[in-house]
Amino acid sequence: MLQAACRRSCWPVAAVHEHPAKLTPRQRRLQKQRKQWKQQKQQQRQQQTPPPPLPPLPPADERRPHQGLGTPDAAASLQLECPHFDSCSGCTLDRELERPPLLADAERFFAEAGAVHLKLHSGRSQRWRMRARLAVRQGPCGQPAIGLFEEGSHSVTPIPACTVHHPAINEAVQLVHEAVAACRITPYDEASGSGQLRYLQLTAVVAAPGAGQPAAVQLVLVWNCQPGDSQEGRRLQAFADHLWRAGQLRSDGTRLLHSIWANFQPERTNTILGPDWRLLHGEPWAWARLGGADICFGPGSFLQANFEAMGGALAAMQRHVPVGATITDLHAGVGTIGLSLAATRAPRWVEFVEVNGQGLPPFQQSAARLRQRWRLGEAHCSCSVAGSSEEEERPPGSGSASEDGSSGSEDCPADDSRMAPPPALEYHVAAAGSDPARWCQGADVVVLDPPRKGLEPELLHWLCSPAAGDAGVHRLLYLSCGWPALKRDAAAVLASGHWRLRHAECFLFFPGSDHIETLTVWDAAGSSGSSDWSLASD
Ligand SMILES: C[S@@+](CC[C@H](N)C(=O)[O-])C[C@H]1O[C@@H](n2cnc3c(N)ncnc32)[C@H](O)[C@@H]1O
Repeated sequence: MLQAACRRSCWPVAAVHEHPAKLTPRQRRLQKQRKQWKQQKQQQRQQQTPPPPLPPLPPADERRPHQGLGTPDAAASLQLECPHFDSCSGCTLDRELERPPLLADAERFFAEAGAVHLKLHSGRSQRWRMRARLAVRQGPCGQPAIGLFEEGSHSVTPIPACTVHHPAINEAVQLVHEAVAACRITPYDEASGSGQLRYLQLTAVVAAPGAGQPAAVQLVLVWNCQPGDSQEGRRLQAFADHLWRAGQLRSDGTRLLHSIWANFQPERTNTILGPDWRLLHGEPWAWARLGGADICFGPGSFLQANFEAMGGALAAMQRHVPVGATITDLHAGVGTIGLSLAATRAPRWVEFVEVNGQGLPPFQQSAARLRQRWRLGEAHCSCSVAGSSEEEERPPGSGSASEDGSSGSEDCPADDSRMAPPPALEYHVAAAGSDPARWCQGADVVVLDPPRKGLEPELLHWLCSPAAGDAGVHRLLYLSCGWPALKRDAAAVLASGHWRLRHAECFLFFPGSDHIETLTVWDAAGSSGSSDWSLASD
């Protein structure tokens, strides 16, 4: 199930290529394009006259004061400045990151569809990746190599100074690298199926809800054995014990590791994660503050890698949901979008639908936390600014995005809503297309956030029929991570005549890649467009 979920997930958590040996024709075409692209960039660079040497600079996004997500100004071009760009298969763009080539097609599409000028919001170009998956293999000199596969091979390019990783991730990679040598752990070898450590998944997390900046890493060791193998289990535990001790030794006294998990993957497959997990050290749950809500996640939960950009998208969605609305979140994962709307728009109820049952336990943690915050908020009757932690509430008017990218006071629900009862939250483990009429009945707003392949045919068919209007749905918020699929789905929705495109904007979720995350807002063609429904900032 989990494997299936990972394959479905919207975008590779990091560019570990799962099938380097068996590429589909499309993958081969993409690979060729990417190679040509890199060659072009290299040629352009070589043709440029080398500039006079300058003193070393701090990372690019420290020079460009970070003010949360914004539309890029024409003069400032976002750059990666990554020392691994030429050798690493991860990023395809190293400059003008705010103009991924895909954007031009999206602009054309929305101009033709009659939407307002398509804005693209970008945040920091470096240190944005909060979750990475890296392969562990034997390097050429017998040293372990931790990084990304070279294109079309199982050779790993180490990327210790990757500039898009959160620094804690690079720190943890260094720690594992040293520990692999110290504990004589053998990296996995595809040819023989032997070796122990196959991959790492590293997620930068805060120590506890509301605790501030990400500080520690939830580390997953993907191990090449059955979960019941006691001999390997002992070796794995000894390795984790070593890491846990070493991970306590940061010079500022803080702990580098939040937790260590094992994931067991004994199959000779390119699928990264196996179905079985074991907590070896630390806390079972990790938390992120996203869009005004505390979101709990486990190592197997879907999680957007760019918290800042996701915070921006959540803030945008909040602007299109009237206070007190009823909401269905149809591709809920651990509930990030619905919980963010529950925390900031005082809805009467939110229904969550998610096909992967792994989302439910962390969702229950977040829902309990939200209810607790709701009670506290009522007790203090304070203006809980969307996106701030209880410790750091910001005054009204300071509406810029916070570190997690979440919105400021402009998104605060009206004061009356604070006295409303907490929203009813219900989570269904089911496919969205299995019974859309049931999930969406009575929902004012339906949130769609499907995987890269777009909406399942049954759901798209239902949305394009009069049934969605009959169910009372006024508005669709469609957040898409797959531009080709969105283009197809949007064309079908437009052609149905049941929806009008009200708004579209894009977010740079993966600076360094030709990727855009697109939010479209659709209103039922027959809806009156009363003032409550005119919240869009378009
Ligand atoms: C792009 S992720 C979004 C998750 C969540 N909205 C978030 O922001 O974290 C897409 C989610 O849709 C789920 N999914 C895939 N197919 C689905 C389906 N047919 N019905 C419901 N959920 C589905 C995936 O398991 C995944 O959790």
